[in-house]
Amino acid sequence: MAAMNLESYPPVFRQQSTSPEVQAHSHSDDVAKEFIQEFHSIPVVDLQCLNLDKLAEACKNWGLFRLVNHGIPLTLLRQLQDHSKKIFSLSFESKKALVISSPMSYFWGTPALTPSGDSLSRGSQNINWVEGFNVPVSQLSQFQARDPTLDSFRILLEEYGRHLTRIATTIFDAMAKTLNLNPEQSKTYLSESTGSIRVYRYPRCSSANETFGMEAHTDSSVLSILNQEQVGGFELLKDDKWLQIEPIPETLVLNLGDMLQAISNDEYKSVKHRVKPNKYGERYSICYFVFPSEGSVIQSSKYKPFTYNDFRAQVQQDIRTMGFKVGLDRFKFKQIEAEPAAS
Ligand SMILES: O=C(O)CCC(=O)C(=O)O
Ligand SMILES: [Fe+2]
Repeated sequence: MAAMNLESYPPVFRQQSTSPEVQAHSHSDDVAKEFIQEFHSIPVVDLQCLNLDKLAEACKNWGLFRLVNHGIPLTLLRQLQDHSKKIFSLSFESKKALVISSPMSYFWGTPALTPSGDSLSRGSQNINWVEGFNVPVSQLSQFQARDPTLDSFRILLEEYGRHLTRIATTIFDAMAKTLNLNPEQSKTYLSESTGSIRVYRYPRCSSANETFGMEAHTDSSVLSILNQEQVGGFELLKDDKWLQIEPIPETLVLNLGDMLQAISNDEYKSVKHRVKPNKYGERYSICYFVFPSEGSVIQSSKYKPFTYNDFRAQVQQDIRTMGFKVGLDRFKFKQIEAEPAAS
């Protein structure tokens, strides 16, 4: 396993990443064993021959599926992964400096960000064992990075963003059919210009069993598309059990977010998931999120009409004041208790 570059870790992660116990056991085979033991098969959706029944079933029962034949060139996937490793291996200070005057932001310790991409402070909550770059896709073409490494990363992300936009639109259109959504209305439910990419590194962690790379949550998006590198750690809550989702090279994992659950009137599920850090090695992943267009009002009989901006503002307020996201329950019509029958 490659020597660790502690300078590259945000200071909060430095001690737990180098305990002697971890160093003594470092072996890449151990990384692989951890997820193979608990491998579970999840639904597979083929983008080249989309089967609507299969798609609907995966959305209802799982809220997540593996996507194959997605049409993203393998060279692009590999280059992106190599590049993100290169960028994360820069010193902590250089990473902070790198994104100044760019639309990207660099964050660590929490995935909760303000609309401008800064970490949202959440009082004394546990830190999440993750660092990342947040990248608003539509702004990539308007800026040119002075740093050549960042600029080639920008070009790769722009190309990747185009593929993800295509994939998200194709899948969402198919989902809209399975839900019989009004075509005019559903056009506003997924807006290409809202797409953002997050590139993550989960530092190695000696107390991986007691720490989260990312705590259990649902995504606020319509759809999220995950590209995980070979170290596993992504887990999904299914029937009250946490299942590990094995990273399979060249495939993507798509999960549904809160907006889609509301749009579908709870027919489709925004699935709860989390990330475990690894004791033996760093984990890398790249996630894409897409949202409804600004001002699009989500109409559904189970929820009060709301926009994504209303939702985001409420989530941010809850995280600031209570330390966690309440999510869709904030917008649900309350069940009216039946009056006891008069005797
Ligand atoms: O990195 C991952 O595997 C998942 C990240 C995630 O769940 C998120 O960013 O919402
Ligand atoms: Fe997530």
